[in-house]
Amino acid sequence: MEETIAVLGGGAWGTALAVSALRGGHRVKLWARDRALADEISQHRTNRRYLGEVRLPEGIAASDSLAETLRDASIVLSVVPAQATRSVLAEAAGDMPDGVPVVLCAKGIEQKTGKLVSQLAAETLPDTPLAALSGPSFAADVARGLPTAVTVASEDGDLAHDLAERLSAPAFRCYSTDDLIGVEAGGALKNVLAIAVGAAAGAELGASARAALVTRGFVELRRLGVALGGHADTLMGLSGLGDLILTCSSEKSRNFTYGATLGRGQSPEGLKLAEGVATANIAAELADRYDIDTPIIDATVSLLEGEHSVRELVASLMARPVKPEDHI
Ligand SMILES: NC(=O)C1=CN([C@@H]2O[C@H](COP(=O)(O)OP(=O)(O)OC[C@H]3O[C@@H](n4cnc5c(N)ncnc54)[C@H](OP(=O)(O)O)[C@@H]3O)[C@@H](O)[C@H]2O)C=CC1
Ligand SMILES: O=C(CO)COP(=O)(O)O
Repeated sequence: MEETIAVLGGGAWGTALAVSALRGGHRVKLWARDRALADEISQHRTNRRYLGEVRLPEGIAASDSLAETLRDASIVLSVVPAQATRSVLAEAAGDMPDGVPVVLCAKGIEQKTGKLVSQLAAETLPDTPLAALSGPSFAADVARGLPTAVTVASEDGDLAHDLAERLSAPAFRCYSTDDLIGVEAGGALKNVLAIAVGAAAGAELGASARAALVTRGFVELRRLGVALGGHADTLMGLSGLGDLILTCSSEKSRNFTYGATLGRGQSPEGLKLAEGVATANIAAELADRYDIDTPIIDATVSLLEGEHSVRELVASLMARPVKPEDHI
């Protein structure tokens, strides 16, 4: 059934999701705060700043007006960075159509509150049905129509399933779950670990070290994800293990690239958005609050704060007391 999907955010992921929704047979409107970018997407069918030379299909109605974008929408996708989501949803609240679900697509934890994106959205839009979309999915792959699978989560499992059906497209397969927290925790925490693994790659510590960091990092992701209220099984899925594998193994990941840059001893200035940078510190704080051991996340914070080099941090991880191999 054709419907109108409103995408808030004209970056790489917002544009890619808009393209996927078009391919799914829907009308698509997109909001970008920068009018020049909205015009480029609508009129020139490119988004050079965020998606390079990818040619966009005809039909994305982009605008810098939230009211215009939200009018007649039957699904809203929120696709601005996690730290900007509260202010964008607050600005959009007055124009949000009644009862229309908002699908949160950012991967992060709000720095100043420690809230997952759905938790801050529930404060801003208390009467709106909320869901999250997450999983291993590079915007450039989705925009090019390469096959991708993600998970749509909502505490209302029927809504999650319904949205998964409506957002699926020929090359974009959506699964569904009612474990909203698990899906969001997986998406947010894998970014921090991708920085750690990228740093090891940049410092040329070898493939064995990378595999160890991914595996032991995944234990931390599951520990913290469960403490936040997610299910351990969810974190074995697309928005957990799946996304960790993707972002820890590819230079296409901005978080991996950010870590690799630090690992080479270079300045990250001017790099693209890496959500793990904003999430690392608050993730470590939450682990502390729940009394959870997260040495790799803590080391990533220390690296980001410039306290120690990758080699020093890895040496101190290696020097920890020998213990049984726990899996969560
Ligand atoms: N790129 C990817 O492959 C994927 C990204 N994601 C997640 O999606 C989210 C968005 O990422 P992505 O689109 O890639 O990021 P980009 O950096 O490509 O784009 C961010 C977009 O958000 C806008 N924006 C930033 N801050 C604000 C603000 N305060 N108010 C309004 N608009 C703002 C930017 O506008 P402006 O240009 O005006 O600054 C830009 O349009 C992130 O949480 C990311 O982790 C999830 C899956 C895949
Ligand atoms: O979330 C992503 C892939 O699933 C995108 O990863 P980066 O933000 O690290 O590029």
